[in-house]
Amino acid sequence: MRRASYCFLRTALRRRHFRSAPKMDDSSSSSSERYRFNPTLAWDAEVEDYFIKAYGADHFARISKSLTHPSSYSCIRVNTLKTTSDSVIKKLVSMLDHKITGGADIDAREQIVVTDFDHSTEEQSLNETSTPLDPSLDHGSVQVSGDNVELVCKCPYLGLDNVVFVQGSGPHLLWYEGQSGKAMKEVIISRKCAEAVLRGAQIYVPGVLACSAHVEKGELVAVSVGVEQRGSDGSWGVGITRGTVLQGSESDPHYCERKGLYIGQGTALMSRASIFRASKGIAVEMSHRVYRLPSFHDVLKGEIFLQNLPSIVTAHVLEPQEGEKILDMCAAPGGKTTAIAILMKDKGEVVACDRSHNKVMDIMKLATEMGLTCINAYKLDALKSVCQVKEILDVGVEILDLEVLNPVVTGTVGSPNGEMMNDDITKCRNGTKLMQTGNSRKTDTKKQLNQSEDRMKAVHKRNGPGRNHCMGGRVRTSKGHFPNSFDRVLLDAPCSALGLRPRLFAGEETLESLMHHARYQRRMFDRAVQLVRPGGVIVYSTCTINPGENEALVRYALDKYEFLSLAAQNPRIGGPGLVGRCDLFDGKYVEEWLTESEAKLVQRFDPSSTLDTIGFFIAKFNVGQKEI
Ligand SMILES: C[S@@+](CC[C@H](N)C(=O)[O-])C[C@H]1O[C@@H](n2cnc3c(N)ncnc32)[C@H](O)[C@@H]1O
Repeated sequence: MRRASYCFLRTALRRRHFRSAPKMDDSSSSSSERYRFNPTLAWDAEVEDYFIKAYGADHFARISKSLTHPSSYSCIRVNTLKTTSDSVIKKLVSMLDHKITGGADIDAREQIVVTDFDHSTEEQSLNETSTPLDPSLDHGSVQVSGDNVELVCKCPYLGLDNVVFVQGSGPHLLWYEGQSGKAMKEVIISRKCAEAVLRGAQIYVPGVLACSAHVEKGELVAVSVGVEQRGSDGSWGVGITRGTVLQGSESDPHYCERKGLYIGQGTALMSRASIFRASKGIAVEMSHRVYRLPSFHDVLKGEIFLQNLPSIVTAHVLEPQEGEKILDMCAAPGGKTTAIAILMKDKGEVVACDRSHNKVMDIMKLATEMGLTCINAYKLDALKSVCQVKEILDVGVEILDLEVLNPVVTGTVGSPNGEMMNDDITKCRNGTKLMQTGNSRKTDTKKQLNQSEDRMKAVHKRNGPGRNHCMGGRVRTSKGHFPNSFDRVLLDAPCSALGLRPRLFAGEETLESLMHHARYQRRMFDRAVQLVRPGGVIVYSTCTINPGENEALVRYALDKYEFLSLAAQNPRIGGPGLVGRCDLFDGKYVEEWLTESEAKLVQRFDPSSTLDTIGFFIAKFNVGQKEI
């Protein structure tokens, strides 16, 4: 890693360990131990053994610990078609400054600095990256410095000048004494709610599990987490009935289990009674957090997108070119889709698919917000994404020229490039001759789509929007794509997500469920191989630390398809992949990973490394001539 970036992260780490406000006496009384945030991640025993074999006990312990807290910085991708990183930095600094003077969110004693990287004495001692620091980068000028600073700066890695880092802080040690030395009233929140709060969210009504008696609106409460515990029958459960009254004493249910699971304090925006009566709304507004990350909700909409660094890297590794046709097979909510479209300068086509209707709506919403027009989003199951040309031919349809299927209609239900839509397929099955020439095809299709839209409108008027249309919009449903029809394919696969941070419980995944994810991903990868053209590129990525979904998928791909080869990645910031193999199920199953040379070509983001990112994996494949 280059010196400058190393210094940024080193500074971040130093802050992580030593900044604390307000401070607590470290001569740890039992009460200070109780009120710390020091969680231990629970794993299924077999999964833990497997990961220990993969990483070694010490390394896995570090990974496991890192997963329990958020990264020390937020990563923002700039929409370079609308603005520049410099302009975003200026706006963010002025917003954060304003927040300070306005007294909101951030402690009044905190200050912000646009930092210059420290080019001084540090040796290039870390090996996660070989990316040279771009000497032309303008890192901004030092404006303010102080004991407590927030940092806003450009990402230091070459090729990622569309990325801005905003420094967070923590863990902070907090006083949990109430007025006149009495214990503060408390709320216990669900684990999922707590993970969101650690990322900067507020506490919404459904997330509250239990609350002290007589909490009134405006009262300060201590916030702790109800994390799943192993029951006597071996199953995991929280075991707190929603609405439980907390007495604040050791006789409270789960009192002991919450030791080290306090994530901060907040002001109740509702009384206890209202919290458990209401169905929505903010129950508690956090005022003091163990980790502080600035919230970017609704900030600079369309100009920026909050995204994990490895996800941004994935879009760059795909190297999309202007004018190309790219498939994003599992695209929602559209983070990588929009990153790809911007790298293509909105020229060409990004076909973004997801199997969930509402998630496809999210992609469309994001694309509109970012002003991107080259994205066509569809509801489509990746496992059914290869169009059965034979089936169409069987019913007597002449496919004369695939180009005829090129876009002819704009608007919400337009026919996309090479895309077989529901209406088209229905006509094929009925034996209608689909292919017509030029304008007549355009007019017919437009008419048919308008009629179909009118029919849908009439149905909705009669029956209401329906479960799948709760957001009031429509999405296009695709019946699949023709083989060899994409220049590049991204498979950002659904996975066990065991790299996501912060994570306070991991016991839900078993060896069987991990194997299930791996099988599902292989089937999807097979579709990706069919859809990409010879000479094209496939990028495969996951947000898990599980080698079975990462290196083992690459092994499967290379062994099954001789025409695939691993390609070098740019930018390269993560570390190498895992080499070798692993025995599972008492030696009944052997999972094969990579060779030394293959391992150097994939990119693995280790959450315990100084990069301080989520756990992530990227493999890039060049596609040679496919056998007929
Ligand atoms: C890791 S997320 C994708 C994140 C996305 N690429 C981004 O960067 O914003 C995986 C997505 O796969 C979708 N998914 C799961 N199974 C699928 C399937 N069989 N076909 C298509 N999408 C699927 C999920 O709905 C989810 O949105």
